[in-house]
Amino acid sequence: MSKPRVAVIGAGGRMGAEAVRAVESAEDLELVAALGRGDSLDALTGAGAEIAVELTHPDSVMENVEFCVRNGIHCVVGTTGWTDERLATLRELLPGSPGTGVLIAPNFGIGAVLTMRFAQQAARFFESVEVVELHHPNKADAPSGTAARTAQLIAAAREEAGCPPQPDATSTALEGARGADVDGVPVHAVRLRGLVAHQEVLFGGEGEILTIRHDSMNRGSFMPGVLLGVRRIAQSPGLTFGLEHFLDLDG
Ligand SMILES: NC(=O)C1=CN([C@@H]2O[C@H](COP(=O)(O)OP(=O)(O)OC[C@H]3O[C@@H](n4cnc5c(N)ncnc54)[C@H](OP(=O)(O)O)[C@@H]3O)[C@@H](O)[C@H]2O)C=CC1
Ligand SMILES: O=C(O)C1=N[C@H](C(=O)O)C[C@H](O)C1
Repeated sequence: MSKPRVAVIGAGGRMGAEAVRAVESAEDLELVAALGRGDSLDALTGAGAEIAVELTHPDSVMENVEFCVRNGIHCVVGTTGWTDERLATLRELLPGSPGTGVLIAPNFGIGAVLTMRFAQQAARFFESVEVVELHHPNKADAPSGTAARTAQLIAAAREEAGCPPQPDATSTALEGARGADVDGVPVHAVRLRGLVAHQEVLFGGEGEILTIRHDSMNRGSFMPGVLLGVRRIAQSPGLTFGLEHFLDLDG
């Protein structure tokens, strides 16, 4: 049986280079193209790619994913920058290419996916919650896609449970001191040499604190998730947002 033909877009980057190695090492997959900055997307169709792994930059991702969808190439996307408007554009595009699947994974790390799930579960039990994400200083965006998604999931869980807004009596502050407001959840971004990708979710109640922390120590930590996405995407037409949909978290 022929192996799925996989391409990596952003192959010259930190994640892209790791993904190239991971796909090359996977016996059940074939790497047919590795595109860097300046390479034409036509190389994907030229190489007969069936699945593209997209790991570039928030400014590039939309064009790349649109090209793939229009050409019936399944997409496994790790790049951040997915606003509601961009997701709406993609949702409009996908029916024109029935059978094509797009996975957008804010984080491919299994532990990071579990962090989001545990934070969702804890959200309604605590009065206060803040998210702190910590990354290497070469990261293009802030807050991280993972932190934004975590905060959105927490906020939705709190709203569903009827939780009131969390207490915060701050009446004066330097701009930025209370972080970014994501659906009512403060999100703080640290950029520090030596870090890779880390996140803490802090929950506070009367007399107790619950901290959920995840650390990606290297980019290899994301590769089992990338390969899972690659292996599953052809059987998942349409848009899948979050790797949790390919994991049996309730099993
Ligand atoms: N979902 C997840 O689990 C993870 C997601 N990420 C996300 O993945 C993205 C990439 O991260 P990272 O690898 O650290 O970033 P890097 O800057 O190391 O790599 C991005 C690469 O993409 C290249 N690039 C940019 N635009 C294009 C394009 N149109 N075509 C081909 N190549 C292009 C860049 O080239 P140049 O250098 O010339 O700009 C660079 O080589 C980020 O959005 C990051 O947040 C990162 C880690 C995990
Ligand atoms: O840029 C990174 O490094 C990472 N980006 C993703 C994000 O923004 O959430 C995933 C992970 O945090 C690493």
